[in-house]
Amino acid sequence: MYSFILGNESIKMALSVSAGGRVWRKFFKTFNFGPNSALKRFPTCTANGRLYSSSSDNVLVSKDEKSGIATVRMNNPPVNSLNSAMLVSLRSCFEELENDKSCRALILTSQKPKVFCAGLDILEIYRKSPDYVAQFWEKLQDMWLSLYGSRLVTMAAINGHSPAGGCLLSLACDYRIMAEGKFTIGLNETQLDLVAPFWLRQTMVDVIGYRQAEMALMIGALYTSNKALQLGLVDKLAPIEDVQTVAEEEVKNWLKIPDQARAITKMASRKPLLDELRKRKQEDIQTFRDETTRESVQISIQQYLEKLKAK
Ligand SMILES: CCCCCCCCCC/C=C\CC(=O)SCCNC(=O)CCNC(=O)[C@H](O)C(C)(C)COP(=O)(O)OP(=O)(O)OC[C@H]1O[C@@H](n2cnc3c(N)ncnc32)[C@H](O)[C@@H]1OP(=O)(O)O
Repeated sequence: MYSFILGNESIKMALSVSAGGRVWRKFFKTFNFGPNSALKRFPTCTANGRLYSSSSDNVLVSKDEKSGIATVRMNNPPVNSLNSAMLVSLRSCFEELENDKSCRALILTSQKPKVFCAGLDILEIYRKSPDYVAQFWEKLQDMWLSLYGSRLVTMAAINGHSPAGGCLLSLACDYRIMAEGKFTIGLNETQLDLVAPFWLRQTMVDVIGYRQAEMALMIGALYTSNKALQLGLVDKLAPIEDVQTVAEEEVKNWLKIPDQARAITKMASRKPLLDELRKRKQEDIQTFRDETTRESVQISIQQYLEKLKAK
């Protein structure tokens, strides 16, 4: 019964041979997975199960064939900022792993220790045309939908700083292991005069609870690893050199749980937010485009960039 969840067809196959098929059929009918749902896509992987076609090297992927654990390393020096190319590569990598029937888990980490991800590339929203920022935002939405809605066990191995978009990536995963020490994580958008969108705010609420999330979001707090652990923003700490190993051990524990039951449970809890973003995608893009291109916001971004450069 517990075969891999690969797409609608294999689910149907699993259902038809299963004694408990009626229960699952009812479940899928009830939840009506949408067109972008990971659970609905049909796999397109090659015979050997590998299909990592990224044309650039900004995202490095390796997979252990025996365990089915893939490691995705962000490789966009100096700070893994999320520019358009990076967002496209991440999304295509997540989708390819999703459709690789031999893949069961992904660990997201940075190729360059000390910085997991510096968030959105601020230059992508500075003095750009409204159309450009709209397209940029859609790329972020699509990347997030593919990671947050993944059937895989997703683990963030946060081996360095993880502000803003770095925190967004971490929050989209199922579990977070962060490097001990002086590194920080959080949604500091308000410090840039930006407002985190509803879907990102909601993941913060879901992970650390309403009061703490409300406060953290309002003040744009960046927390040290210790404080993040205390708040539940990350689940475990490890010395920076051990973050990857600890993540692999943790994934192996998760993989003891049957894939189908785990993935369906995950999807049941994430579906409302996934659906909400799918429904409000255009509205969310328009808000982002209108807000970020406002002159007062552009001036704040400019000041923030100057502060960063002067550091
Ligand atoms: C409803 C209304 C909606 C309105 C709009 C909604 C918008 C919501 C957006 C929600 C999602 C995410 C938002 C973001 O992600 S914004 C980005 C925020 N990021 C940050 O604030 C992090 C800034 N960076 C740092 O703090 C540090 O760089 C670091 C990550 C701690 C690493 O420190 P370091 O000492 O190792 O490196 P540093 O010398 O600072 O940086 C090296 C060079 O890289 C440049 N740089 C750093 N971060 C960014 C970035 N995010 N974008 C572009 N460039 C960046 C930095 O300026 C240095 O450049 P240079 O070498 O001096 O030229």
